[in-house]
Amino acid sequence: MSFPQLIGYSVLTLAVWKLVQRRASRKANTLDVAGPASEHWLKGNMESICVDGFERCLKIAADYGGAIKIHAFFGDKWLYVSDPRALYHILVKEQHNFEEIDDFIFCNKLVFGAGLISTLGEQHRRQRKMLNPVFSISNMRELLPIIQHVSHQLKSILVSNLSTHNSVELDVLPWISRSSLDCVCEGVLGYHSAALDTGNENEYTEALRMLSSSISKTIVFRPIVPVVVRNFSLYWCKKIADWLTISWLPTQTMRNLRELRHIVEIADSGSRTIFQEKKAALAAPSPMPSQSYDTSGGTRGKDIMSIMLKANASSAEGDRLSDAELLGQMNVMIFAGLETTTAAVARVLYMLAKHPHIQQQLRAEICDAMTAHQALEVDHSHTKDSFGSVRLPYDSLMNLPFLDAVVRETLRVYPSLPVLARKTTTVGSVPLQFPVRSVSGEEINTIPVAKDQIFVISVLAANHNQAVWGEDASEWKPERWLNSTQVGVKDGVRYAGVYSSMMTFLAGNRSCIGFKFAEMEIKDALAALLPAIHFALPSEPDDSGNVKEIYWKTSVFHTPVVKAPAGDGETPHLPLSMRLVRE
Ligand code: HEM
Repeated sequence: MSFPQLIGYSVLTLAVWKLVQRRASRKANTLDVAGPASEHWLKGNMESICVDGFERCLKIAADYGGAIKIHAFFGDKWLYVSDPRALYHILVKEQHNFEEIDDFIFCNKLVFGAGLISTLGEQHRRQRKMLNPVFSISNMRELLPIIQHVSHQLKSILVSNLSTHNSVELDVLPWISRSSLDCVCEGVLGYHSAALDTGNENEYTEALRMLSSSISKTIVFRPIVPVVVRNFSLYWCKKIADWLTISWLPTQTMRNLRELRHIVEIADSGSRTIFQEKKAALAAPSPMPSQSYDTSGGTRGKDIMSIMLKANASSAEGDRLSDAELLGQMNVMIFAGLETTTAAVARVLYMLAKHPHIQQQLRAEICDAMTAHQALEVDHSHTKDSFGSVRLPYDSLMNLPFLDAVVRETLRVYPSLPVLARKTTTVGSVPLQFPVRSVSGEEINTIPVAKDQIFVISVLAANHNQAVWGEDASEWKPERWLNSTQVGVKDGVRYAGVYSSMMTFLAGNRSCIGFKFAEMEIKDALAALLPAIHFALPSEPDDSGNVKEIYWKTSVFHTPVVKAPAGDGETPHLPLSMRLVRE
């Protein structure tokens, strides 16, 4: 073993030791709440909850209520929460006493720099103050043409494979993922990623596409990262990662870490180039000929980064973000907006394929709106895109009642991020809307919590809570949003979510800043695809006589896979049977 590797592994050993010490001290904390028995001496209940745990997450909430003690790694006890008052307390009212956990913040800091998901306290508050207005509705209105261009390119790619009479089975997932990448790159960075133009890949776009899966593959290192980052500068952290992953140890885990390190370098260097070009473009009013990211069509400077740079330049000195912070936002936005939106668009298409009558009703609403919009416009060159399809203006698109209902219901029943984590920064207590049982079986309304207590915020259980959403909470019923203005409110009780009263985009100052962007992107994809394409679940047997059955695996995200024997049950795929819509 070389000297640098010896240092690398010594640091790793020290980090693991410190971690075990911290876990042991937390173990002493009592948490007097009922919950399921531990299922494994090391992993507790974590495997059944985190690995493909959709049903399990809902079952424990149904069995124990809105606050449950679960067994985590190394005997740690976590509080699994979905109670509305508890979530309001943690995420809104007392949010300063409940932070993101160290693993999350420190790993994000290493990967993305000082963006929103890597900062806490005053620094985070200052960043949100600057960024909140950037995601305003008026800015979304300006951004829509960029998104529409991408959606219609997606449509034309799918359409080019189809005919009116025969259905064709196609895996739509890679196309949805590429289209989401183009939406965030063009809409957020103003960078022409052209991910939908296969064969036109570049290193930067590929790195952005791989980032999320590469992070998931290195999850085993997450708990160690805070200990290392706290004790070493960024320079030394990088050096330690290099030493640990020198190729003499050819395990897959080390290869994964090396791959992530490489991807982060490429993403960082690409973002720096775009950032410098943007700053230069802002300083020089006329278009820069060397700019590679402008698809123009009047959309130059309307992307989120350009708006952010302008807002930053004109804000008071004390509020201004540093270049490092601005740069940090770029990778954060791509990461936060890519897999989440891909999962949502994929799920909504799957649900529509499964429910043909709802698909037809939605298609009719979109087509009627397009016809009505076209009838109003004298000059059709403004209403049609380059593929000859009608473009709905922002307000029409966002106010289609059934489209809105389908999108809301999908995001409620299948939130892209089913669980999140927080920890206490001080000793305190968490009040409950609906009482639960203590370990001894007593009814309790408040749970005392120690400092550093970890919480699992169950977005999934909150969105399926029958006490708030009704007995049919777990059913996908878009019409529930049409029949009442009080959806998600029962006896005055509701969740504090920023989007309707669901928790999909969370609540409070750390809620999703991009939710209007995501909503617009999902709706626009449907408005582009449905008038042209009919979607159905696969029905044709393959060469071995097996029909593909899609199953959604839940981990950090929901991912569609094809069940055995037609598929391997692991690789992400969403095969749908498609044909052109008959006039
Ligand atoms: C369906 C799509 C999306 C879902 C379900 C979603 C959900 C969420 C959730 C639950 C959080 C809170 C995470 C936490 O506190 O740990 C979050 C944060 C965030 N999201 Fe989204 N998101 C989506 C799309 C987007 C898009 C398109 C963007 C950017 C264009 C974006 C940018 C962000 C950012 C920057 C944060 C961090 C906010 C902060 O810490 O202040 N998201 N998102």
